[in-house]
Amino acid sequence: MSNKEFKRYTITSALPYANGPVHIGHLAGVYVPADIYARFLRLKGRDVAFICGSDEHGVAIELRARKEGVTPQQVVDKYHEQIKKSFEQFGISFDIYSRTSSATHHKTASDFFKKLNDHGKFVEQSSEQFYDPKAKQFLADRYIKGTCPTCSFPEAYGDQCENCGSTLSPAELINPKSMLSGESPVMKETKHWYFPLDQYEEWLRHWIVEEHPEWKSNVAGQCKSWLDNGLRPRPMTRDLDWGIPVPVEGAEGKVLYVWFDAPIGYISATKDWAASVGKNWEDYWKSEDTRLIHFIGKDNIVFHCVIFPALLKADGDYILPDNVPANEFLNLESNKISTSRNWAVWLHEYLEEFPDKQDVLRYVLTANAPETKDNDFTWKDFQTRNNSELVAIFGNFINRAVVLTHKYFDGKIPSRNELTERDEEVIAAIRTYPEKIEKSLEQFRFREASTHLMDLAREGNKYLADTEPWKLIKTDQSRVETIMNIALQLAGSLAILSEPFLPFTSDKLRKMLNQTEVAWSMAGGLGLMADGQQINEGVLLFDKIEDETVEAQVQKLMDTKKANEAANEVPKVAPAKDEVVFDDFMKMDLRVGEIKTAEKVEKSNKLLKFTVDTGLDVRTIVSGVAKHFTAEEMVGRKVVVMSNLAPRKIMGIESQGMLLFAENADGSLKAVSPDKDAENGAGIA
Ligand SMILES: Nc1ncnc2c1ncn2[C@@H]1O[C@H](COP(=O)(O)OP(=O)(O)OP(=O)(O)O)[C@@H](O)[C@H]1O
Ligand SMILES: [Zn+2]
Repeated sequence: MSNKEFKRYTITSALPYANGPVHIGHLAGVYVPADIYARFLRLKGRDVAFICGSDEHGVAIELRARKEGVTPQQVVDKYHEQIKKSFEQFGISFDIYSRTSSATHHKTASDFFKKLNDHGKFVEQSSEQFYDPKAKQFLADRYIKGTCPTCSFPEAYGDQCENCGSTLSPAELINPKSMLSGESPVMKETKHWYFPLDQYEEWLRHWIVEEHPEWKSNVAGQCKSWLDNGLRPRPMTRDLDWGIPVPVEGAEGKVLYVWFDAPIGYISATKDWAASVGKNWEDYWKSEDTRLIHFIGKDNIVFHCVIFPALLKADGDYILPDNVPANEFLNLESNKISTSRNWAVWLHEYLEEFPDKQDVLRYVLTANAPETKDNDFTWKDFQTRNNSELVAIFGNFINRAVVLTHKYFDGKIPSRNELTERDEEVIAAIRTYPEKIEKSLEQFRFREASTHLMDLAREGNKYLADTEPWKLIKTDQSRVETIMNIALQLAGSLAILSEPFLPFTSDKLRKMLNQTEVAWSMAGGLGLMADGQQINEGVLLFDKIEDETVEAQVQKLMDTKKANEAANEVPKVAPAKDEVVFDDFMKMDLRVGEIKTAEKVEKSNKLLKFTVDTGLDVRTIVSGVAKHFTAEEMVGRKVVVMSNLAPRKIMGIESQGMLLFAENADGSLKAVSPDKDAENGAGIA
């Protein structure tokens, strides 16, 4: 950990991609831990800029717009509003939630690019890429579909096959098709601006490995593997319509690569925020005494630990991230969370279906955060953590402390009298918690921190259970005064220390306790609740979640699964043949025939020899169907005959035409049988 004392903090959390709503994976991976950290710093009295916004460029948004028949701007407007609102309702305390389609951002990203270009930090390079001649457009990977070379899935994308998971490049696809026009794309030369990451490799290695040994091991591990594989120049421009135009001559029709512009979005958002509160944005990005921290999920590590820092370094005026506490991934009921497959718990739905329960989800996602490895969210665990931790421990302790104070002392905080050993013990214990929690938070161990918080509530519960004030109230009022005073001091500490984790609960609790001033430094002591101070009536902080409630959520997921399975059933049929013209079809002489005799062809276990009445004549036809039909069952059947197929010899027998059969996906053959009434020789057309 950096031992340096920082003057201010710039905390960023990954910009959510504005082509879908926020789900619990995003929250657990990024936004809940980032919010806990930002709230904690504010309670410590630190100067914090907590920055986020919607990422609104890129191919996926353009594709979604095309699919829905709307403009990209309409797509991002819809999701930006939805995401912003649900974050607010969930208590994510961003100082600003901006967006990359803003004017400030366009200018900031554009200027950033221009400066690097002016200083010769890019390499211009031409290469051949797929181009749709009909749509007159170069095709990004996602704009090309074709057959997967690995598994033959006909709908593989230019960068990936979603059926077998192979990573692909467009050139590997069999029979590639443009998703814009359906045409086969052609190769065409195009020029792009490459950032020579290879030139930063040694610097990055030193910066990450030597200067930041404190980074989380999952983050350091991924960085090391990128570096060990060798860095290559990466194009920072794309041939697309939707995005920030590349601000240099000769780049008409090109936009900035979305991963070039998105992290710059943190800077643009800071500018807008600073302007709105009368601060100088540069303090938060260009001052060595500012600590920059990026909260992200694991798939964003390379962009935040390798590419963006190298770009900042190339610019030369910016500070670099001091830490990037990336999380691994959260899964849902043992399956990967997926926006396209609707396998998620959506934040906006949760907020509607579980009103006033933001803290329950915040707590569960923290207690079970995917900090060091992927983790699973289950509704069962959600219920258990609520019922046996939030309700039975935290809520129960607060409820007892508040209710008993009202019952015995009309809600006035009693004084502390002579202390017993048990009292001294609990007082000493309370004192240790702020530091314990702080230590965990400073190491980005949010799970551990939330365990400490719950342990503090446990201490309170245990203290009341051990001292049993309800048994003493008749005989030893003075002793009960002391016990309740200590219990309320503990409650006061909980109100402060829970704020980063459970902000709604902390707020209710502080109102109950009439706590006006809150600062991290006040927690843990005995001076929080003054003698004689009046507290308010208790309100329920948490309530039990019933089986029916979680069963309904599980059912909802099961319904999704069923719907997906139905939608994903790939029709098991032979691929379509090339188109033919009507005249080709008319050349075929298809007619009704009847099988007169049938026998196995000697020395062949595949062939049957038929004599067939075609209406024109009675002729011999040999078919490879012996594995599917017996000779006996074929005799007397009406069949479809291709009668003008050129004769050919099969095992020495001349076959004069062909019988038609239906072939199933598993290769089994079924008869194609004209109606009994169809006469031999009747033409089929
Ligand atoms: N299941 C998950 N667990 C943890 N973090 C996640 C998860 N899904 C996404 N994230 C993180 O959330 C942040 C925002 O995600 P982003 O909007 O880019 O969506 P995404 O990765 O495309 O997710 P999805 O495909 O589910 O929409 C990123 O930092 C990403 O790493
Ligand atoms: Zn495949």
